[in-house]
Amino acid sequence: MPLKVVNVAIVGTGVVGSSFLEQILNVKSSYVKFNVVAILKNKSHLISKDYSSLPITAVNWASYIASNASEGSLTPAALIEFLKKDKTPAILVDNTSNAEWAYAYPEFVSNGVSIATPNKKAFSSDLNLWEKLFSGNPDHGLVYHEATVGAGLPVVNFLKEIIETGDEVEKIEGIFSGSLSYIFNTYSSDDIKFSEIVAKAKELGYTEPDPRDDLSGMDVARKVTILARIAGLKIESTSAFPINSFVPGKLSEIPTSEEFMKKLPEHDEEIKQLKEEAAQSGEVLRFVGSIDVKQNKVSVGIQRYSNSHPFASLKGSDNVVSIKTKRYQNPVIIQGAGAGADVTAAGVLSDVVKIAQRL
Ligand SMILES: NC(=O)C1=CN([C@@H]2O[C@H](COP(=O)(O)OP(=O)(O)OC[C@H]3O[C@@H](n4cnc5c(N)ncnc54)[C@H](OP(=O)(O)O)[C@@H]3O)[C@@H](O)[C@H]2O)C=CC1
Ligand SMILES: N[C@@H](CC=O)C(=O)O
Ligand code: NA
Repeated sequence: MPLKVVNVAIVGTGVVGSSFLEQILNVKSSYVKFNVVAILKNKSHLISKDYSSLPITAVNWASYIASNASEGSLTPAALIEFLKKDKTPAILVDNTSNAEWAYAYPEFVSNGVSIATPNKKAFSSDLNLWEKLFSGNPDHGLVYHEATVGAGLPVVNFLKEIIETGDEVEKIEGIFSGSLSYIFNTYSSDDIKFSEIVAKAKELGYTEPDPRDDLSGMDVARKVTILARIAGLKIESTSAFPINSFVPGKLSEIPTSEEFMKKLPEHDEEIKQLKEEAAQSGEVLRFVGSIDVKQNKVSVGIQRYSNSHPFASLKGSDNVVSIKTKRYQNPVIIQGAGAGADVTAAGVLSDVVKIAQRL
């Protein structure tokens, strides 16, 4: 049987994008050949004029881009035009956290381009956008976003599959932030300053490009919105429910994430107090999200758990997700690394493979 050929356009070569490139360039499949035909960064891009795969390997791609990329990025519309000119089916892999790309997904999809992405913005903003992306139009491209919740852990596709087979979600709760998990796990057990752990989480690639997206609870709110929508709740946006922020008041207005990181040490003492108050009662701090489908209730925030609670004993950047459904009255528990380059990129690549199987 001849190999199926699929064109892949990749936007973003940061923490997740770099690992994704290494992984896709190492795929050796007996039924599909991925042609990486475009790589876009913020201020530069590289495209294959004849739609053959760019001459890059898992080892040399970064230096090849540095020496051969053209200045300026492409707009979403220009990328759609480029992909449409070839009759080979195409997948957009958006490895950014950019809203402009996220809002352009309906254009890609209606032009037959499929999407695999860890970017949560399209799935957690306007409900209209969500409905457009999952309209079920057979002429549209497919949309997969496993890595938007729990990084590579099988949460999103698992939920969609059990619902498709007739199950009904009753309750989902858990720890959905890899960076906050890492920060609070380390903070509870080690004698280290809060600002130092946040810097370490950023260095390890666990945080969002601006760590305030994590500390403010917004990243968890986005994930909870996505899960609630999959479970059938019509959540209009992340402003539909209260979010308990962990960003010290004054620091939320600071324009850049670099300045925020410089100022954070000034607040180490006030955060230490919270930790000590919890420790005096034999408890630890954890940032949790919860969706009660029957009660139509969603919440996100810091809670205190006793040292014996399963949420208290998580390690590293682990997420834990508990899913109670009509069929699984004893909840399904999914646990493991919920952030980091390799696990997230693997989640995106597994979506690319799933799309290729269906094209
Ligand atoms: N890190 C993790 O553990 C996880 C991340 N995610 C999601 O993955 C996505 C990427 O995160 P991460 O890799 O950490 O982010 P980074 O900031 O490391 O990388 C972002 C990349 O996107 C590029 N980029 C940004 N804006 C544009 C634009 N307008 N046009 C073209 N390229 C652009 C940047 O280009 P340039 O290099 O030129 O600056 C950079 O290469 C985010 O949506 C995040 O929420 C999801 C799960 C886990
Ligand atoms: N910043 C996020 C990365 C994955 O979505 C997190 O901390 O979980
Ligand atoms: Na996932």
